[in-house]
Amino acid sequence: MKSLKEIASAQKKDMLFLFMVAVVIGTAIVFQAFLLVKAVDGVFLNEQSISQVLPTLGGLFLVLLVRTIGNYWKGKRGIEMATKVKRHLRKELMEKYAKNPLQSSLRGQTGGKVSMMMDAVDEVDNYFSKYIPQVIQTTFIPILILIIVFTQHVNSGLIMLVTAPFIPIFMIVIGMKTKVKSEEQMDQLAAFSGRFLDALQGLTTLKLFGQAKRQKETIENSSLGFRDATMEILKVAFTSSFMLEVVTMLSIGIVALELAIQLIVYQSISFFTAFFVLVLVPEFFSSLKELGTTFHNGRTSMGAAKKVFEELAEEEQLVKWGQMAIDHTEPPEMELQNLAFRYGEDQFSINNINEKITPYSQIAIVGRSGSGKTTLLHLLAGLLAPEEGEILLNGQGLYRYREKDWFDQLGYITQDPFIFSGTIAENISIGGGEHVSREEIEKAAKQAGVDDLVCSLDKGYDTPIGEAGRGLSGGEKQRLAIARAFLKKPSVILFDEPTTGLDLQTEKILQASMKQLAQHATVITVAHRLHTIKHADKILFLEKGRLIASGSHEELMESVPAYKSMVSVQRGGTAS
Ligand SMILES: Nc1ncnc2c1ncn2[C@@H]1O[C@H](COP(=O)(O)OP(=O)(O)OP(=O)(O)O)[C@@H](O)[C@H]1O
Repeated sequence: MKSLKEIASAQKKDMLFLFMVAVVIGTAIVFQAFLLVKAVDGVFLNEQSISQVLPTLGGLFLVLLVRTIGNYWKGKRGIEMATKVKRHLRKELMEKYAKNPLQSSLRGQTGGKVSMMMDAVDEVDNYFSKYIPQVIQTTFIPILILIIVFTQHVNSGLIMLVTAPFIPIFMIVIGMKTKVKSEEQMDQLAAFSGRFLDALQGLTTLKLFGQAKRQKETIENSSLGFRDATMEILKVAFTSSFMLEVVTMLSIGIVALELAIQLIVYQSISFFTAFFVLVLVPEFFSSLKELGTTFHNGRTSMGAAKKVFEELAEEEQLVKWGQMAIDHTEPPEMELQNLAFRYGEDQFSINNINEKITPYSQIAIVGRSGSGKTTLLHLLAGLLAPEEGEILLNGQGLYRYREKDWFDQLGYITQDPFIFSGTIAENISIGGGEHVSREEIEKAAKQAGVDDLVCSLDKGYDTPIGEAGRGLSGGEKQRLAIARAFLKKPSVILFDEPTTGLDLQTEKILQASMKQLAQHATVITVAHRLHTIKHADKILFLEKGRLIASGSHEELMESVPAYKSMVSVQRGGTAS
């Protein structure tokens, strides 16, 4: 899908319906003028009584009713088309963001994306609800009126023919400007939304650093930028309306003058013809003028739609999953083959990693800060797609499996696990299937060493936590995440060990829980603690995105000086 025009042309049924409505409205306009003139002519020139013109007035009422119903259907079908397209665009954006949440979150600001989904898509509305129905109507009604006028009075037809093109010319000149300005407005809105949400999320940090006032100014400037862009569009809209009114009034005036001269001075036409033409002419110009106004709306929609299409067309390294089932619950044999990934041109990259991970082994990924440990963990989890190489599970590429099957096998305990707004029990239960009993939740909590904490709370497992409830420390959140893992019983566990200092007791609880989990799974840990590193079956030592060594602690201490010096720093300076 490349443009709104293409989407509109694809809706053939709706377009045909709108054209039929235009034919009905156009015919009604002509009959309305005819019957009105007939009634006036009858009463004022032919001295007919009211009862004589009553059938004409009845016909006039019917025609007005038909015209009103026609307009109602035109508006209704336009709104329906707009709703359909907006729903479709939002679905596509949502799918794009949701399909690869990690890739999507790496690019652009959250606020900008929300504004894209809500405001930019809303801007598309006018194109379908107003512009398209009006374009269809204008392709029929003015031509019909012009033909009728030519049959009645050629001079008036010629004046209309000469003056009418001014309106499309204005529309094109103004429309070209509007589309560019509307794109600018959308950019400004996205920037403003992004900054605003960013500032809200980081309000505490900004306050602590005394930056709240400066940030306020940034937001203010950003909102002023959006205001100015909006005012520019309104300026164009008002100028365009003004010019359209001037051209329309002048044109109607010229036709009226010409009719008056023919009627009074030359007496070359009848009152009926002059009045009939005079009633039809404003309808002709009003249809063109309406198109001019909605043309402006249409161009604004096109500007917004261009932004939406650009976002949809943005290429991302997609994680594409296959259809193969994982039918075993045992930890798989894993192998990294020439694994490579980069965040973008000239950005951090993981290069050519080759390694075998045997089932039930304890793997520690170590390296300096920024060496790519978390990135490697994301690759192993299947959250980032490798640029080259692959991860094999039992000899088959990871991405040949079904996404759900792999995630069912996987437990990922991040440093800052997400706690949903709900009770402690609800938060733990997301690790289990659809029906998790309270006993299972409590057992998992005990295994994760979080039971004591829960029991010390007044409402126990029913204590609300997350955004609307009680706060939790980093260590407590990780233990909740471990409780989720005990419920899930994954065969591969990825664990991002906390870098912050934990008290001795919490550290012991964490170690004991992980040991228990490791009995049934392969555990791959981004390790910061010497205890974890020393007890690992294999250590992967990363430096600047490269795997420079792998082996046991003793082997690396002997053969890799960089590893030895890192361990010595962790021990507090004694390299031994
Ligand atoms: N979205 C991103 N775009 C570009 N570069 C990124 C992105 N995310 C991370 N990086 C860069 O990739 C490098 C590796 O990051 P990663 O988080 O994998 O390191 P790490 O070894 O886990 O570090 P730490 O121990 O400090 O958590 C860093 O230099 C980081 O700045």
